[in-house]
Amino acid sequence: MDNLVKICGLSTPETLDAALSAGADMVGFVRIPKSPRHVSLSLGHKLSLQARGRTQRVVLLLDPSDEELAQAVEAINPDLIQLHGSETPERVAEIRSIFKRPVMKALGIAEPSDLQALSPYAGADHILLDAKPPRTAGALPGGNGVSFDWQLLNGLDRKVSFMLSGGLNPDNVAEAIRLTKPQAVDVSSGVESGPGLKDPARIEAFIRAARTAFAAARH
Ligand SMILES: O=C(O)c1ccccc1NCC(=O)[C@H](O)[C@H](O)COP(=O)(O)O
Repeated sequence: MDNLVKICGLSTPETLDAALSAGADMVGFVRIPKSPRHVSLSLGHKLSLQARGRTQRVVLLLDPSDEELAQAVEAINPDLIQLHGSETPERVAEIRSIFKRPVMKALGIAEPSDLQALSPYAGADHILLDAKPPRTAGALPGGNGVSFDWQLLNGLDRKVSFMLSGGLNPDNVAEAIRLTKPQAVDVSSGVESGPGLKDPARIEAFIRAARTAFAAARH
């Protein structure tokens, strides 16, 4: 995973097309019924076919059962499974072994001690560092458009590869990349005009800004 850009929570053919045309390396399909970005199995199937061969398709679930995973994997045929709940390292290993797909585990970061959660998940294929959700009733564990303090990552072993997420947008992604030097970045609400409504112009601007910043970080 190097210098990758993931656009998460795509749920229409038009906005998926915008992400593909702008060169997204990964696209995320959310299978969380409470999310404004949730896709049904049939819509997920259709979007996955549209993206096949053009990008990596990620399916995102929250503490899924084997049955939920089996349905999602059959319909969407993802290149990667993203787990955004409180899945244990053992459960991550089990899901990798049953479904034979790489797994990305999301971890919420709010304080220095949260970084200690990384090493138990060394068996995951990728780690996504996201902000913890706001403490408001009904807040979902992701897609909230809130950032964590990027300076917290100063304490991270630089050999650790991670995808940075949480509150990124076209205006701040360059600074985020400069400060945290992630291997990849992920965005959802920062490229929306309203909850779940992806904005093609913002998708394009985000990818352009991230690419420029990754190129600058290599020098
Ligand atoms: O996107 C959602 O609706 C969502 C709901 C529940 C759990 C996770 C969810 N999204 C996970 C992602 O990978 C988001 O891209 C990530 O949390 C960043 O979101 P944002 O801060 O809105 O860019």
